[in-house]
Amino acid sequence: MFLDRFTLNVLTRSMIYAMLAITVDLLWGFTGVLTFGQAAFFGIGAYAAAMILTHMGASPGLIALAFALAIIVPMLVGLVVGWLSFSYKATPLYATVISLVLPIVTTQVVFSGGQWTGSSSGLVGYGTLPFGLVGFFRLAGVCLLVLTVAAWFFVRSDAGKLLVAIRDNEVRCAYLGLNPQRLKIALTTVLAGVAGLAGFLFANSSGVVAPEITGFVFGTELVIWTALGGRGTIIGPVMGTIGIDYLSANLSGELPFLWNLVIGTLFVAMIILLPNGLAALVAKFLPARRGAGAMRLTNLAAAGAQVTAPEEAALLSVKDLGKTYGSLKVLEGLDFDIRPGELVSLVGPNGAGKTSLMRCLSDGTEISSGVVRVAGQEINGRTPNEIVALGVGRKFQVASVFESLAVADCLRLALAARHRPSPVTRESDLALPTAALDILRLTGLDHMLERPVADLSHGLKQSLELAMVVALEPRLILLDEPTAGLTKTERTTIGGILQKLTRELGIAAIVVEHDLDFVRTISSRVVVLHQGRLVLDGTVDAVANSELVKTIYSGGAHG
Ligand SMILES: Nc1ncnc2c1ncn2[C@@H]1O[C@H](COP(=O)(O)OP(=O)(O)OP(=O)(O)O)[C@@H](O)[C@H]1O
Repeated sequence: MFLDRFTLNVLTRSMIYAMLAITVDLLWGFTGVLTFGQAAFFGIGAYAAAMILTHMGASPGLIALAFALAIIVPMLVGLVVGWLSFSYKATPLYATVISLVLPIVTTQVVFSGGQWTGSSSGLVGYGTLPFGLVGFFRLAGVCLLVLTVAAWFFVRSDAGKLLVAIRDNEVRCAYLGLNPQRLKIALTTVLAGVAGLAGFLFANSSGVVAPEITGFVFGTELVIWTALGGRGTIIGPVMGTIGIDYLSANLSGELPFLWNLVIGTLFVAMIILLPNGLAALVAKFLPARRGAGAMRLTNLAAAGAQVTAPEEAALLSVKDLGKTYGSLKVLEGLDFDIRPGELVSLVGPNGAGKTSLMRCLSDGTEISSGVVRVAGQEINGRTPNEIVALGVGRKFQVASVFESLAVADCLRLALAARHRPSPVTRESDLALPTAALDILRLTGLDHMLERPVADLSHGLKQSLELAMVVALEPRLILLDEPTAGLTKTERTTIGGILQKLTRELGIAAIVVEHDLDFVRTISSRVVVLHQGRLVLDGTVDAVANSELVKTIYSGGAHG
């Protein structure tokens, strides 16, 4: 009613761009994957639609085809890009570089497309949806609103927490039995489709597509708008994009030479004054959010898969295991078995190969030679999430948790591989196996379920990680120096928990430990590693009285 034609036009475009910025934020702000590639998916969607409408016509059937292709083609490209970017052990830099290359390649393809793509002039004058200026303004507004609300619900849901978990600690996700690579590929594919939908709206509302909308400069602008609005919030990128695009459209006409300087100064000022973006400013004026309803802990019925191996059968069997880093042999000819209920301490001087052994037992791709079996199944070549599914839980030396999440969210993620979390709601009941509940009660974490993990003490983070690993209901737990940096009381608590897990629940445990008093109190067996070889395997007393072990620890045994 009160906007002029120019403003309607600009705001329609800004709202479509804001949809795109939400996709950038879900990837970068929430999942930690910095991407410049969303412009390419947007451009591909817009060109797919414009090419159909230009070369085939704009009958209702063809408009429907243009709509379908504008979503499907970017999704297919997104699937390939996701697969290339997130293969196992690819670094985050890899994904970012691919996201840089994608818009550059897409623009080149458009340039060399001749009359099909309109080359450098783009496509114009094709038939579009018959909505008119106001109609497209409303359509863009509704689409943006629907996407904003959907994204808002999703990031607050139990499934949405997975994105932040991947950003915080992808390795821990894999060791909770999740497949972060597959999740990121799925996210890239879906968000490429959303970007394509925005491209379809753009191609129809503007009536023109040009190579710039597929390009790297536009991809970078989207990242900047998201950062200035406030990444990791849904409303931030919407405000940043609409605000800056609208201002640019107005001021670039009136101040053609000064405008870039103005926007540059604004960026610098914002980064200094509001490093968390515009959304942080808005949050200051909003009433504080009411605390979420109390989280209720309940008991999860045992999965039943646990401790099925008979006492005498080996749960873990290691045969002639070897590990090399290049030409450096760090493990050689290791042979040992572990049965259910055994608590084996792994000791040895620094550099003996203890952590390398734990790595080989929990990530089959680390094994250089030999065979490792868990409950009779060979794990060579299997990734951590596949080995978790066989019943192996790993606790790291430095507490590996999700710092940006609440305690309850971390624990729920430990169940996510078996109980699909809701993509819409955050449940108020948290059902955990009894053993995990016991750890929470013993350490007082059961009263801190809504507390951010970043606020926990070092000892509580260690206990939380242990509770997460135990919530996986493993048959074998690998623990790397679980008492490092803990107080005496905390050590006693952890020791008691480990004894209970092994003696009462029949879980097997391998504990890397330097504290020999602790080893003496908890272990049923001790394995000594020295220079990558197993030099002794026996009871605590046999090892404690061994002359060889005394010599190794005094630095006297070489070769
Ligand atoms: N990624 C790697 N690349 C090359 N060499 C490595 C790598 N990781 C470990 N090593 C080497 O392998 C050997 C065994 O290391 P590892 O960390 O397994 O020993 P450790 O017994 O756990 O020692 P610590 O008690 O100090 O943690 C060391 O010589 C180490 O330098």
